[in-house]
Amino acid sequence: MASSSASFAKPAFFSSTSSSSSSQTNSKFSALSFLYSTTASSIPITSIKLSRHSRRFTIHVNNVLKTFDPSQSSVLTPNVDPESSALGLKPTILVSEKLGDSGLQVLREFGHVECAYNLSPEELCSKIASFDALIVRSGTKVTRQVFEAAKGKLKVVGRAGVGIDNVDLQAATEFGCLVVNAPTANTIAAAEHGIALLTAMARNVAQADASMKAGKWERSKYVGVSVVGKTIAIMGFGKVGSEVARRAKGLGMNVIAHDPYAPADRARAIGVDLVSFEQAISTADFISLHMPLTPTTNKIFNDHTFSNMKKGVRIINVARGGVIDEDALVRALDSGIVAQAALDVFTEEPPSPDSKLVQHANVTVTPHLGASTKEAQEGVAIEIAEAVLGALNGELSATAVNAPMVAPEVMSELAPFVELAEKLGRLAVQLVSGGSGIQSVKVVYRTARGPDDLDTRLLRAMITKGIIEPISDSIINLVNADFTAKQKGLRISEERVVVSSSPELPVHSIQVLISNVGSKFASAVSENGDISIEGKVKYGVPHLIKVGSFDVDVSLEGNLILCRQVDQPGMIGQVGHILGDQNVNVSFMSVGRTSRGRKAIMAIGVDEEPNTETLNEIGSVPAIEEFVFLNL
Ligand SMILES: NC(=O)c1ccc[n+]([C@@H]2O[C@H](COP(=O)([O-])OP(=O)(O)OC[C@H]3O[C@@H](n4cnc5c(N)ncnc54)[C@H](O)[C@@H]3O)[C@@H](O)[C@H]2O)c1
Ligand SMILES: O=C(O)[C@H](O)COP(=O)(O)O
Repeated sequence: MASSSASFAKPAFFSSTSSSSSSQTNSKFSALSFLYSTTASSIPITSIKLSRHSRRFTIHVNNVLKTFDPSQSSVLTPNVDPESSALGLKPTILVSEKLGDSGLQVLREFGHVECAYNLSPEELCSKIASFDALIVRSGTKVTRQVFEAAKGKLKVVGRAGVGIDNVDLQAATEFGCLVVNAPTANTIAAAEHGIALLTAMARNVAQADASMKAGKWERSKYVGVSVVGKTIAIMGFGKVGSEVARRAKGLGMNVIAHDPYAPADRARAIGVDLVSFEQAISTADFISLHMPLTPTTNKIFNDHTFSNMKKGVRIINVARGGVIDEDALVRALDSGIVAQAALDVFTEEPPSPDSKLVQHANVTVTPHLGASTKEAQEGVAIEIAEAVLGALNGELSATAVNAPMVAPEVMSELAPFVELAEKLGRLAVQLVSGGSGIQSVKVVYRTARGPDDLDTRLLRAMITKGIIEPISDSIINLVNADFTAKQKGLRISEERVVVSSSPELPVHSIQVLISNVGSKFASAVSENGDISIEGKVKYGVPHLIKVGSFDVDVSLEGNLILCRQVDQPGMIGQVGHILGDQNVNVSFMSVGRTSRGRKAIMAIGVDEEPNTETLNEIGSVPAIEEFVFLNL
């Protein structure tokens, strides 16, 4: 039950949390038991409405809203006593964009809420120092200036939605402000909007509507295309993509998907084939985009990729505008490669009113409405209200997106190992070949310390961060690493192997193994079929010490080229020469081999990223059998 304490001090990021293992049915049962135990004694119940939002339930009893979290086995209320409001001890919450009523109701029960929409940046800065929490959607820019103006008062920023690109996370972290989001409640709305755009585009609904309203009756002009039996490629098979896939199946479409990191079994379960990027774009009649905007996906749809598409393809984008080169899309529409496009998102929002893309006759547009259904906005509002109140009350938040504060003494000891862990994760994921889907990762810590003397949560979180961040727009930290890994179907198991080394060091070495995947670099695969790399900290710097079965010794800085070659003299010189010719500075080199004259691995650290021609030149050295370029 609700505690009577009035404190809502700085979030205690390291407080323990219980995990939700109950099934949905058990949770509903618990929710009802909770309801019974808290209300049956005195209040006659005239109406009950139970609904599930993510892992929590909301229960309207006699039209009064209560929330219940099965993992907490108690009512989800922050540590705020309503009576203390008279003393001004309730948290103050600023809501700067329209939020669903249910969420506002939850917030108002436990805090002083002020809704102030359409604030200018200056107005937001002048108000913010009076608030413990700020809740925004995508329209409010929460900049460094906002955190500075908050003068340490602001404890939590809640993003009522998925994307947190409008919040300066670095500044939030520096100012000790937690940022939480609501990643699940608008998934269905976005998927439904994708399907709405697909069918509206195929049947020219928007164009025909505009024509009729202009007094015309143009039946032959707006003959559409049917979707049944057509192939749709889902690019990004995550939460939204998989829901679009399900719905497209229901429309009788043949569904294929491309997602280098999605588990194949999740796709198979709904009858979807995971295919390569090239296969997806070259065979589809419709292409629906659901990948995050990352450095890899930025403008991934460009002149080159459009030229490889089937002529007359139709494109839907409810993800992020930046994944498309918009000028290239206009060219592809003009040339007829792309017959039509339906877009909810744009590189710049709002786009300029005279944008050629927006004005194009074959383009259907909506103003970023993917999440805008009443249901999604209510769900998002409750999800964010709970997350913000929980954070104000010091709960460990499952949807936190920025780094928590780490105790300085823990951090100073673990710092080099934290960097090693992230780099090993980052390196391991780059060795996976596309299309395989990572499901199972094992981390082996070799240490002289006893099991109670090493907390691996931070290291595990950093390995998870290294694996997931390059392939998604998720921001991973100690708080959300396990949650995000689980959500992405990634199992991370850990093993400690006690070795005789200095107990002064928390860890002797860390090995990362990825099972059941193909590798871009076959030599990274160990005898038992796993991609395997191992690293240690030497002189305070993370080093790679093993790749597959080959010993190497290179510091993990800058970029790395791994080559497998026939062990013979002159190899270092040849490759060094090619790089030198292109002004690429080699920072280190190391060769590891199985036995003399047989196979060897050469690891080359380079400060600059070599261009494709240089890499191809390295690849064409006759003794080099395979090579891979890795960003650390
Ligand atoms: N229009 C809207 O209002 C609206 C609403 C919700 C979400 N979104 C956007 O939709 C996108 C998807 O959201 P989600 O909740 O499904 O996220 P998600 O993280 O669940 O799914 C994203 C998927 O993309 C995959 N991916 C990463 N890199 C890829 C690549 N290079 N090629 C193909 N796939 C790749 C990831 O493996 C992941 O499975 C995000 O960009 C999100 O911001 C928009
Ligand atoms: O990131 C999101 O959740 C969507 O793009 C929706 O954003 P919105 O809150 O501005 O509707």
